[in-house]
Amino acid sequence: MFPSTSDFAFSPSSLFSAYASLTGFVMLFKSMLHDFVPHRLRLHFYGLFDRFFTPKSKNLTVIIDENFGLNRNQVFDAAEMYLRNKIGPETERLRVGKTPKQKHFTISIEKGEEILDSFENSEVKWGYFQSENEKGDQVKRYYELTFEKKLRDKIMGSYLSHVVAESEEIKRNLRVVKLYSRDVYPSDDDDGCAGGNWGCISLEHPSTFDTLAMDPGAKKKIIDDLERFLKRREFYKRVGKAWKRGYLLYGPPGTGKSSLIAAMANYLKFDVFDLELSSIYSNGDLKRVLLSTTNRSILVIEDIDCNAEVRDREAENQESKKTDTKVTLSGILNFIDGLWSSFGDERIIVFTTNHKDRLDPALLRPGRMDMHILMSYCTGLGFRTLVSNYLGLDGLNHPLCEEIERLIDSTEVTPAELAEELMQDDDTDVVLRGVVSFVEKRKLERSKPKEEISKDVVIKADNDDEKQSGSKKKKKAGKRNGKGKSKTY
Ligand SMILES: Nc1ncnc2c1ncn2[C@@H]1O[C@H](COP(=O)(O)OP(=O)(O)OP(=O)(O)O)[C@@H](O)[C@H]1O
Ligand SMILES: [Mg+2]
Repeated sequence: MFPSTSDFAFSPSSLFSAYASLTGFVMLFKSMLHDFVPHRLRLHFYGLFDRFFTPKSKNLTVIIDENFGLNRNQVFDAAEMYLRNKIGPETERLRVGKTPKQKHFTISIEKGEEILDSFENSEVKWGYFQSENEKGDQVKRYYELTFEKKLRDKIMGSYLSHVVAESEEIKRNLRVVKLYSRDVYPSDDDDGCAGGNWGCISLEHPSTFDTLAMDPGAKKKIIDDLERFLKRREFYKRVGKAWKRGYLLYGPPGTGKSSLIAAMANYLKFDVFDLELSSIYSNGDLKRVLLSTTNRSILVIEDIDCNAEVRDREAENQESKKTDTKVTLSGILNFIDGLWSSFGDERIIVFTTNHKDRLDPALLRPGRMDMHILMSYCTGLGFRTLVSNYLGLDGLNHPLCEEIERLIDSTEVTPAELAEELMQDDDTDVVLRGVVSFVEKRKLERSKPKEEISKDVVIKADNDDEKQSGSKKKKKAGKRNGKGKSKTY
């Protein structure tokens, strides 16, 4: 006969005594285990115990420690950077910090906080933890990444790669671009400077492609070229070429050559190495200096025509017979063709000149500089960009702008000259009337009509006809424009 239900009625006292005896049994069992079973076997036993008595979870949790062996764990650093942009409204405690040299605040989640993220329709949960020793000192920092077990391949493969790639992109965008110069004395507290014999400062040039006054088509060509260059790691590897690109910027003073270099650096987040050839004493020195530049950088040699040895190889031959202590054109060319083509990644080299026609043809030969870019007098469209930069005005909305654009299109004025005019007064009408009289005066001075080619265009190195007429134009422009040299990063 089965016992009746009343036989199973538990009184509180019987429940309590049952609990007490079970606890007693567990304690006795544990202490027996401790006393009689060897350590290793004990751990195995605990593991089995956990396996049987812990409910099965459909989730998997991955621990991402701050350190990986003796090194830092790249996945931890990537997660820290990536999660900054994922902090949602549900987060209750954050950490914020900033060093004196940092431009932006660094925000991260406090321990115990969680962040939810989704990737290709799959949900994951991140948690940040710190373990502490008995004294309360922090001994380990780690993230826990939790997701459904069935997503294991996807999360451990493509999601983590996505986290690392995104974090690289965020890092690039936050990065302060550096200007390296041999004139800056290298110092120990240079934050993020590569060292070597270059000193560096932050490049805080505000020039961007948006603020650059030039023909929109030419601007787009340059941006597209840079984009293509960035994406072609595999291409360069496949064809066995060094991942580098050379640009020659030429045009009269004040037309934006240095501004374009700053815009390129800000766009790519590449550091700029500004090489003053006059500070180099020999080709050996040149090699040493150039070898200490870093990847993802733009090497700039401004006013290359101003260096007598560079522009005249005849003279160079004579000179080299006399002395071996000069940097020569062949030194530079050897570097571009030899050393330059065999080391480093993601490198850009830029030469600037006011007088392209004075350069040795060897420097202009196709294959040396990938793109020749003429920066010339301002166009009506370029003026629109300046008006928007300096007056915060859509050029089309002001009655005087149309007239100015027409005037500019038939006159030789540089963006630098117009920029100066646009800063003359706070009153927009006064400023624009000033621009009209400035441009009209210039037009009278230079009554000779200019050739079509003088507008901003991008000329490929292998287009000889265009190169020729551009050079002639520059020669004339150089003679007419007496503006002195100045570094304007
Ligand atoms: N195309 C442009 N777009 C916007 N601003 C310009 C442009 N060109 C010149 N400027 C203005 O004029 C200043 C001088 O220009 P920049 O130094 O870039 O000319 P440059 O061509 O390098 O001259 P140089 O041949 O003398 O080195 C810039 O700081 C900027 O304010
Ligand atoms: Mg310049």
